[in-house]
Formats: sequence, structure tokens, C-alpha cells
Amino acid sequence: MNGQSLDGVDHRTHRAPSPPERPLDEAYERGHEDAVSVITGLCREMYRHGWVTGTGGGISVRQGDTVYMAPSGVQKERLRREDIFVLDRSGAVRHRPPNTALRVSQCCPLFMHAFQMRNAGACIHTHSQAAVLATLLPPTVAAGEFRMTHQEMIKGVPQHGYHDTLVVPVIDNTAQEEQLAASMAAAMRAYTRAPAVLVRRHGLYVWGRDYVQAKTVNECLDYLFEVACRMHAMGIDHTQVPPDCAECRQPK
Ligand SMILES: CSC[C@@H](O)[C@@H](O)C(=O)COP(=O)(O)O
Ligand SMILES: [Zn+2]
Repeated sequence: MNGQSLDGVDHRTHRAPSPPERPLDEAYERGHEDAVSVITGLCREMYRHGWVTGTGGGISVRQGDTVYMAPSGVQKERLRREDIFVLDRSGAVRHRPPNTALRVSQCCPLFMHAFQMRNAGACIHTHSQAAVLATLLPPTVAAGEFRMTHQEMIKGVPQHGYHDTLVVPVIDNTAQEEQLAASMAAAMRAYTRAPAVLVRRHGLYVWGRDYVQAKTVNECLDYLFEVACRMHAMGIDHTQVPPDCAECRQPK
């Protein structure tokens, strides 16, 4: 698909021509329909988990050089197909919804980091309570990173095994979502193995090679964040190798 011929957007200003372009409909090829369905469907699913309530959070999907993204400030579980923005891989809007009041998600520059720096096929942003609470755990606050080891669900994170320590960097929240972009990029450069970035008192950005992997990793991480909080409440250190792990305690 060529963005210029699709919509005629002025790429210098990112402004749509007038009158507004046609909506996403049956005239679009199958690939576009699938990406849009993934966004609307997953947002509904994530809403049921309490991860994208109150208009917060969302998901963006990349197919080749085309990126699909929700508008800003709308209830993400009630997105309609025609509400979805289409961008190119540089983050320039190529097609906007017919409702000209809609603006692209404020998460745009953060989603673009996942696509540009990790070649991700999807990036999920949640306001999960487990993720928020994990950023406030004492060891996490002091270290600026969430650490956990010896949990089965760590195996759901690419390049991680049961005995590995999962490390997720934590960045400080800002007044506006877009202002997180620089510190998220710095964290991604510093933590090349991390599958995600936590935002203190805010939530999580997690990516994957496609939406299936991003969804899986998000679910594993959220489970781990919740377990870590509960372990902490029980007085158990989730960052330490358990003393009964024969494999880790054995002298080499
Ligand atoms: C409850 S408002 C939350 C937003 O400011 C922001 O954090 C967010 O995640 C969603 O931004 P949006 O621009 O609506 O896609
Ligand atoms: Zn947010």
C-alpha cells in the first residue's frame, strides 16, 4: 500500500486534505481489516482485565511499513473500525478517521519506539494496577528496575528461562504521555534484553514481533507483577534465588 495514493495527506504537516478521506471499509484490503480488528478486539479484551479503563492504554499494530493506531481520549473498548488512524513507519499519519475531531493517540511516539527500535509488530500500553503497584515496590523504586527470578511465567518472555532474572526498567511518569518518549528510548537502549518498559505510577509498554507475542508477554508480565506484589506482602523477596533451588545453589 502506498500512503500517498491512499489519502493524499500532506506529509510535512501531517494534515489531512479536505474533505476527509473515506473510512476504513470493505474497499480496504484484507490485511488492513485484520489489523483494525486486532486493535478493536484486543482493546475490548484488555478492558475486561481492567488494563485499558477510563480511556487509558491501548494497542498499536504494524503490518510491514503500515502502522494502525487508535485515537486519543476515547473509550478504547468501544472503538469502531472507522476510528483507527493509519500511519507510516516514520510515524506520519497517512489516513485519518472521517470524524475530524479525533486526534491520534498520545502514545504514538512511544508505540513508534517499539516499531523503530525493536522492529516490533505490535505494542501494548496498559494501566494495569499490578503494573502500577510493581513500580512502587521498595526494591524496584530504589533500583529503577523491576527484577524477578524463579517463576514459571518468566519462560513466557522471549529469551528468558525459569532460572533467569527478568529485568524491566522503570521510567518516571510525566504530565503528558508524549513526554515519556525520550526516557523510554533511553531505557530501551540501556536494557536491550528487556521485553517492556514500566512507567512509575502509570503502567506498562510491552511489545512483540506480532500482536500474539505482545499479548502473551503482557499477560506473563502482568501475572508476574501481581505475584511479586503478593510475595512482597507475604514478606518473601521475589528478586532472590530461593534457597531450595538445587540447580542454582550447586557449585559449578
Ligand atoms: C486516563 S487518561 C490516560 C492518558 O493520558 C494516557 O496515559 C493513555 O494511556 C492514553 O492516551 P490516549 O491519547 O487516550 O491514547
Ligand atoms: Zn497511559
